Amino acid sequence: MQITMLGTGSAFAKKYYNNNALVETDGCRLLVDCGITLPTALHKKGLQFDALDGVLISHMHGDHVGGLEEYAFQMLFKYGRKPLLYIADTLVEPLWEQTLRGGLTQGDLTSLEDFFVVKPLVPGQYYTLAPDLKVKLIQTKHIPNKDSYSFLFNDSFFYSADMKFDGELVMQLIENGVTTVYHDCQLEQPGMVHATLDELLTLPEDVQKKVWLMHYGDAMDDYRGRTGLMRIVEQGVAYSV
Ligand SMILES: Nc1ccn([C@@H]2O[C@@H]3COP(=O)(O)O[C@H]3[C@H]2O)c(=O)n1
Ligand SMILES: [Zn+2]
Ligand SMILES: [Zn+2]
Repeated sequence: MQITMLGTGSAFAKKYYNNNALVETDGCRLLVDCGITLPTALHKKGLQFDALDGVLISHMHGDHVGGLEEYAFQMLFKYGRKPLLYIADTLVEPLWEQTLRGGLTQGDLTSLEDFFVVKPLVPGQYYTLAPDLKVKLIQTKHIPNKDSYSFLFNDSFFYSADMKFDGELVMQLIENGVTTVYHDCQLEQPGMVHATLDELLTLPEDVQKKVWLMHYGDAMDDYRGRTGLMRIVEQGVAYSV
């Protein structure tokens, strides 16, 4: 599979778009998260919303779901169809009731299902989204009392949601055959709700070789050469994983 980050920035970054990705396999183009800046980032990439097969959501923060209203409206009113929405079963109701309902409700359109073909995913179970694309949701810690889910694709590629550092999980994933880890990375301490660069630098070198950093702040250029053996995911570049 191929992955292109449409944005690699933190929630408050201004040099980079929100940390949202395009995952592509033969016959499937999946958006991973759809933040506030996604409509612009997609446009700059030369793509329109109807080029996407669907979207997979990690958690309810603006830099991950803030572009869904425009996605839904464009698909309905411009392209006349509902996109696939893959989301943890626990997040279906909160996404509508706490995030989208206010903007999307109109006339007979009163539910999430009026805009999306909703595919609730049970965390821990594998789902085949396309012939070459399997995904499992793994709940990871981010904000107290707010569910957040990272993604394991094809048993080999781990894509972190926003998450606190969990070295044990990363080590366990690598032991179980994961070859590439894309991890959110907060450059400065204290981390609070994200893994910090200093925490990620405590991973053993053989693990660091498999880790790529994303969801970073505008100061990333100052940190080049200071990320150990971990590499930086560049916005807009397609990588094979
Ligand atoms: N307890 C919290 C909660 C939120 N935040 C900041 O708000 C941002 C929301 O998007 P994010 O990408 O999860 O990053 C969060 C923190 O920067 C934070 O710093 N501390
Ligand atoms: Zn975020
Ligand atoms: Zn978040």
